Amino acid sequence: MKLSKICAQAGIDCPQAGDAPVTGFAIDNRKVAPGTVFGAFQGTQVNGEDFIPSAIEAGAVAIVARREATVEGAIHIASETPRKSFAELAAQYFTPVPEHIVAVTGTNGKTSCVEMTRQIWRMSGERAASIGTLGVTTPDESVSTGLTTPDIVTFLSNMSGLAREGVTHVAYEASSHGLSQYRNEGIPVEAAGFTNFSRDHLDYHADMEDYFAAKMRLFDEVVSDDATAVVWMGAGDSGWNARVVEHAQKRGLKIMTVGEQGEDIRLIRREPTQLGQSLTVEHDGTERTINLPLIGAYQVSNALVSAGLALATGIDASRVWDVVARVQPVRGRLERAVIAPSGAPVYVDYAHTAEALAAAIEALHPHLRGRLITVFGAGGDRDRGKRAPMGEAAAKSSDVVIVTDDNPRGEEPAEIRRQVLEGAPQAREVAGRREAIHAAIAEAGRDDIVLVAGKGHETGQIIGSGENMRVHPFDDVEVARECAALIAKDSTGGDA
Ligand SMILES: CC(=O)N[C@H]1[C@@H](OP(=O)(O)OP(=O)(O)OC[C@H]2O[C@@H](n3ccc(=O)[nH]c3=O)[C@H](O)[C@@H]2O)O[C@H](CO)[C@@H](O)[C@@H]1O[C@H](C)C(=O)N[C@@H](C)C(=O)N[C@H](CCC(=O)O)C(=O)O
Ligand SMILES: Nc1ncnc2c1ncn2[C@@H]1O[C@H](COP(=O)(O)OP(=O)(O)OP(=O)(O)O)[C@@H](O)[C@H]1O
Ligand SMILES: N[C@H](CCC[C@H](N)C(=O)O)C(=O)O
Ligand SMILES: [Mg+2]
Repeated sequence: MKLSKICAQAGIDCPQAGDAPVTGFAIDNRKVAPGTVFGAFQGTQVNGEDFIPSAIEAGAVAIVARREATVEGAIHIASETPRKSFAELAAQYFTPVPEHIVAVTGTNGKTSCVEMTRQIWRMSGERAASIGTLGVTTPDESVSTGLTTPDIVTFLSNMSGLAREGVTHVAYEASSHGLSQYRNEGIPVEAAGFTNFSRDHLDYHADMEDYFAAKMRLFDEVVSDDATAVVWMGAGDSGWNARVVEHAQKRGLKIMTVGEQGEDIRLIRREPTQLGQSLTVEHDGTERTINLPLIGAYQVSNALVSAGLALATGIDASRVWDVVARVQPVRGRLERAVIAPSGAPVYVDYAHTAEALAAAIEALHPHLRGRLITVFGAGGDRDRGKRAPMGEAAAKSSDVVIVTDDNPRGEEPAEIRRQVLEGAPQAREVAGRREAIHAAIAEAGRDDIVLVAGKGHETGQIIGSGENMRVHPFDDVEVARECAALIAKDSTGGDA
């Protein structure tokens, strides 16, 4: 494809573009080959502009960078917003993309929604995929990308790769980092879901308004002009959700509100049952009872937002409501890992914010006869201000709290625990996640429930940063099973 054509299609003025053939796009100079367009961005760690000479040496045909950057020996596509321009150009190259693409944003629930939307499409007979924290999941396989929203080149090449494999429906997670770094742009997005908004990532965003503004880019700029905004409107929502509707209105999008306060999909009643929850939902003038095979109010929110997204892509309503009753649990979200030797169930959940911890705990309460024992920690090199509120949330509704480690990364684990304990002064502190999980399961009686929160599906404990970063194999579900087996063995004097 010629550079002049790519620029013209993207609406980017580049008089020098000419007939130069483009063979690919890269944002990392180490991935540049002859004919590549290189995006040189100022990052949080290094300035990508420093790599322009080596990209040109490797054969870069053009460099997308600020006007002030020095580009000698390749075409300089100058832009005030290089990440945005680069995305718009790359999107012309990686085509075609699947016909139906939806995005989900919000502080908690993105992964759950993209997974459930994919399941609803699949059970409705569509070839569907999802992209997010759990990786790229297609009808045939699941591949990890390492980030919730992959970098723009990986994102667009995945999209066109999926289209080549015959995938027609894709749901992707739009993280606030991804949105503010233009990692998901340039493709038609038919619908966007919004789950909820609460404190996270204030190490990266200046304040809550800045964090919210990053998420609002999805509705203000990323989705197509005729897209549908599917917005959760719960009973006790803060004002953020209503503000999302305002953004969608201002952009002229179709609006579908979902929840107890929703107008399009109204949740009238929710009752825990032995295997999940019985829901009464009104949609399009019809009231339906749905037996959702998942526990917890938060999973209802995610299932209904996902149903809304599937409806927005034209799936027949009776089909959608039929298959919602068959959604499978999402890995690491209120996943029952094992039953302890005492009979106490051990749940693993990915709660890593105060609101998520409260939601996970609330989900377990209706099933509780004895005590709730909550084990968790906070990740290193991430928003420190969320640590004490996480402690508070856990302490508020648990009977026993054990504070331990969760991906310390470049920080001192004891100092992270200390900051969490500020919000939960009565909590017990157990260094080492395995030891903490063991202590919780050993302590649990027959009527108790153990909640292990924070790592969900993760399979490693990240220790150290930069050159010293190591990932030690660690899977909460497996460790809970191992600890339960060990405790059973000890209690039978080694005969079990
Ligand atoms: C803070 C953050 O979001 N950083 C991401 C971002 O890095 P950055 O733009 O700051 O990049 P940088 O390392 O300073 O480098 C600047 C530029 O120079 C380039 N470079 C760099 C080195 C080199 O040798 N050559 C070269 O060309 C880089 O490709 C980059 O374009 O872009 C990189 C490339 O896409 C990402 O790998 C990197 O993710 C880091 C590893 C990370 O930990 N990100 C987390 C915080 C994250 O993004 N999380 C979100 C949210 C999850 C959630 O919602 O909870 C996610 O979407 O996963
Ligand atoms: N709708 C919701 N309301 C409140 N809490 C939720 C909701 N959905 C999920 N959670 C909590 O957040 C945790 C993470 O859920 P999920 O992985 O779906 O969110 P996410 O937005 O993808 O997170 P991340 O930002 O890490 O990618 C869950 O394990 C649960 O504790
Ligand atoms: N996407 C989130 C995941 C957090 C998971 C938790 N285990 C932690 O390491 O803090 C982040 O990168 O902030
Ligand atoms: Mg996620």
